[in-house]
Amino acid sequence: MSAILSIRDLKKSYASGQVALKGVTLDIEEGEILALLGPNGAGKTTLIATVCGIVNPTSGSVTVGGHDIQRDYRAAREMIGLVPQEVALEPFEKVWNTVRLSRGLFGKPKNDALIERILKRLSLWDKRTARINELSGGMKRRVLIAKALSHEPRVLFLDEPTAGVDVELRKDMWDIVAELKAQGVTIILTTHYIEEAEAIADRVGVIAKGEILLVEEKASLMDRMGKKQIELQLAEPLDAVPEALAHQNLVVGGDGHSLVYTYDTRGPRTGLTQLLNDLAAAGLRLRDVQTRQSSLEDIFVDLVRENAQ
Ligand SMILES: Nc1ncnc2c1ncn2[C@@H]1O[C@H](COP(=O)(O)OP(=O)(O)OP(=O)(O)O)[C@@H](O)[C@H]1O
Repeated sequence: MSAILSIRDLKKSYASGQVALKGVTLDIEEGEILALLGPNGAGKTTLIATVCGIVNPTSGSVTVGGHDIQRDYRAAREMIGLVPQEVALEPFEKVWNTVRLSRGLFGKPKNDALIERILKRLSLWDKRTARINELSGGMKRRVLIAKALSHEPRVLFLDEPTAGVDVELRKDMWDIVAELKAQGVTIILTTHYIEEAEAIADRVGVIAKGEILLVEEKASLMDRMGKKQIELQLAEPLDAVPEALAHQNLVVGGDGHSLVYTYDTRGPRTGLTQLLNDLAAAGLRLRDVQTRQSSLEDIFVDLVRENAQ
């Protein structure tokens, strides 16, 4: 695979003096889904807006399919679709016209059959003659998606696409993302729903304070940073870890009703057999045992916390 989007040392300071991007370098492979995670104000929207030519970079470069977004703006922009975070639509325009015009703006030839397919796919066909201001918030978001798809982009940006949308649209959204990926479209999404990134992304990028902290295959990230915990629920509560178990990596949990053991499944040994032997020798009786694998969310929270220190 080759990079369809190359971002090199991209910096952005707003006129207010706010530094939103501090030199972002990132290559995005053709056909992948990259989830960009970051706390509020990390620079996600600025990064997307800069790549889409809405915000001018202070320095650095971006190419899309080999086209520089500043020198070769039209060719670069034609390859990109953007579903923005905020609804910005002509209130009195009809749905059909809005989506159809959007394709024309990118210099693409008329293709009403395609627009019809997109509107049907997004359950907007029955609303095609409705004016935008007659639509619900969820329907408006569907129109934003239809617009972004109208010129058949090769790279699609979704900025918080499921924030505040209902369950049905969220499901539709992820189904459409899967269909686009199958067609070879590259997708970059920002989301606060980390479970969704976990479910759908090939790679995960974490951005904080205008800097990329990491970009890694989701599976290897979870493998590398993921930990496993075993929670041992006790028949009788404890105030502290008993002396006989002090050498074990245990902490008291659940108001003294459990002991929590953290281990690495990839290490040469987990220490579980020894732990169970030591527990029995210490005379502790167990009521139940549960294991827990750390999620992408745990990893993300740890990373951002470390960076804040
Ligand atoms: N037009 C602007 N003028 C001045 N500062 C801005 C502007 N847009 C964003 N910023 C600032 O730049 C920083 C990055 O903001 P940005 O919106 O890119 O972050 P984000 O990661 O998308 O955040 P969120 O998750 O809250 O949407 C923030 O400190 C923000 O206040």
